[in-house]
Amino acid sequence: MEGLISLKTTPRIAFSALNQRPNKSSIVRSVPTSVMDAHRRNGIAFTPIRAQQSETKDGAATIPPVKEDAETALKVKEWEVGMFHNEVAASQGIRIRRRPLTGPPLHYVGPFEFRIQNEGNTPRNILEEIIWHKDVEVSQLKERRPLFTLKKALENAPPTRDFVGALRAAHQRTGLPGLIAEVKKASPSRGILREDFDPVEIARAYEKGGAACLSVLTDEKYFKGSFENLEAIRSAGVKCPLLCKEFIVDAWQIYYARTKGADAVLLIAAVLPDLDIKYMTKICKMLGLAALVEVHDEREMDRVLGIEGIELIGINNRNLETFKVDISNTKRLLEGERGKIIRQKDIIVVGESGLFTPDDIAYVQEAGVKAVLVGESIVKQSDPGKGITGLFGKDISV
Ligand SMILES: O=P(O)(O)OC[C@@H](O)[C@@H](O)c1c[nH]c2ccccc12
Repeated sequence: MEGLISLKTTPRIAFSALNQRPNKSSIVRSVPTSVMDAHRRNGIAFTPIRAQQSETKDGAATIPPVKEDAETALKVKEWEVGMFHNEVAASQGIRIRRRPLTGPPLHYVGPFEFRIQNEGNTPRNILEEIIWHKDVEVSQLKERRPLFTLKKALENAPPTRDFVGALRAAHQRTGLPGLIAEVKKASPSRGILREDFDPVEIARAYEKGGAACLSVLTDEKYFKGSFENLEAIRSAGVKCPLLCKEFIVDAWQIYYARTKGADAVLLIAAVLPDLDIKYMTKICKMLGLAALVEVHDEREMDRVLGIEGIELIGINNRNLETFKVDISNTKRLLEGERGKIIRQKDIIVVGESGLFTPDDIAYVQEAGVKAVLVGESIVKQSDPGKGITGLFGKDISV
């Protein structure tokens, strides 16, 4: 795994902007030291290996000509912003990096080369791999559907449905956690869950079986979901509010989800720094969407409890970095002071993943959840509606 990867630092932007050649000291100063510090903290070694300078006859160093190219400058800038993002995220305990570390492509090399000793362009775990893939996917999609076209489409969009209200009502009606039933064909940890997968049929069966809300996976590569599924369910007359189950890394995706019929979106605290969560929950409010903010450990829970205006927190019992499932995670995160704050703020907590039996439901309810998010155990049943009855140990549709 360990490999030597060249990190190309590119001090040229600043110089070309000033239209002047760098001298040696300015080159050194312009290397993004904050980025290097962040990597050092992460145990990544930087070693300057070769100055790409040539010597003139009298021994003075010359710098190769700088190619002034706006596109190059933009790419490099984007990369620098990505590095800055990783640094902020790391300071909040977020281990998922938004982009690979390898930097701009080879021909953007500036006068210095740096070498980092780690697997900088290899994702450390599946969540990181998904996020890197999503980052590229979103930047391509954005080019085809720029934000202003989405905003235009939303001018005539039908109103959203009340996702949080539906969960509260279901909880009051049944005395059990409100169910968010997930339309899920596959996952990286479990493979294909259901071969004969008709999303609309499954959604209808869930609604009939008493689900309060539905969750529809839209990631294609890793979960075999799609935005077409979300749209199809929405236009088939299903009344349950719909959660767009997507890996959101860019606010553009929230607008996109809304144009495809979502009533709620997922924001993953293991991926998004506090500022992103704040900004994105504001956008959700503006668009009439609920935000389900997902946490999976104490640190993420504490970060999210520190953010104003959060109504819905999901505790994922599956660690998205290791796939390990442990439903006692829900209990642990709701104990003591944290549970107290949640009750004071009247936040609805959703127990997510790994719930299969009435005992599992009773266990997370006892821990303090008012809602659950369930996929595998019900989507696998030949009649997913009856699967709900099996999960709760009783018919919750009446
Ligand atoms: O199929 P399960 O174990 O019942 O889990 C459902 C849901 O919690 C899970 O799909 C999930 C929770 N958080 C996520 C984030 C992304 C993708 C998927 C998920």
